Amino acid sequence: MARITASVYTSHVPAIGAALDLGRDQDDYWRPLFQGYEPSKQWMKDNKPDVIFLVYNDHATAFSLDMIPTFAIGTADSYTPADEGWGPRPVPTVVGHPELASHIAQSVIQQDFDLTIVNKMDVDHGLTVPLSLMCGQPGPGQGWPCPVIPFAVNVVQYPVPSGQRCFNLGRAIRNAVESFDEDLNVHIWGTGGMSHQLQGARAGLINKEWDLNFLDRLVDNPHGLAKMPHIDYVREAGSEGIELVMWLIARGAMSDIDSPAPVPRVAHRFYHVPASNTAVGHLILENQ
Ligand SMILES: O=C(O)c1ccc(O)c(O)c1
Repeated sequence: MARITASVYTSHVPAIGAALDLGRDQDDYWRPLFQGYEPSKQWMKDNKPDVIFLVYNDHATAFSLDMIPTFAIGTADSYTPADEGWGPRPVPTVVGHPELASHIAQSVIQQDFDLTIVNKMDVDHGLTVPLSLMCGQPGPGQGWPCPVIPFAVNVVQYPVPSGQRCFNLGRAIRNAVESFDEDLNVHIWGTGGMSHQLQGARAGLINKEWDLNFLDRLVDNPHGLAKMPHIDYVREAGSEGIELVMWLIARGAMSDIDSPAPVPRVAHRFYHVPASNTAVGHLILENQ
């Protein structure tokens, strides 16, 4: 049986990818941020998954206002890093896991969540920056450490899904993974956030107190956190703070949610302001 053993939560700012790709990660501005991910890169080596189920949002790259699915699962063999205006990031093609992805699609749709099936798409910084932060930059000829199943959530065009729906979807994903008939160690990642607003009168908004409280509640009281209405995210964490509902998908997939299992172990926690216009938050939770 496949099993979700851990979840990872991290922001996905595009400038982080640019800093790595341009060799600027040891600049005074960036060093403290990348230092916060050193334990994470070691943790990835010590806890190498067979597959990463990576929840992220597309930024008008694969989708656009012409057509934007609420939840979309990648069932392809591979995904090319997207050109977001400055050429594609010089990072490896992302290898998929079509068998597990198709199984999850079947199971989750039968659990009454409507997913869009994506057999071809490019992946933008929402997916590749978390991989870079957690895995470092693969050398020439190297790939990412394992296959990745991209799972795109619409947090760009209103209406967006509620935190509760994302949390419940995480449960359905866990059921799906656990009914896959192969012994696979799966990690689920929730990405995006934390507080940031990129446009309008409140551009540049950061809310450290709210972010730290979100991290606490994500670990200790995810059921309560899932009830928070979307307007609270936008009001408190800025228009792009709504990306944090994606973290609830990963948290909903952890084993303590429906059982008396202990609260997951916090393997690493980190918070840093600023990275470009964004507050960077990061957690690694292990099922016990
Ligand atoms: O802080 C920023 O610059 C920034 C830009 C684009 C994004 O998608 C984002 O999440 C952050």
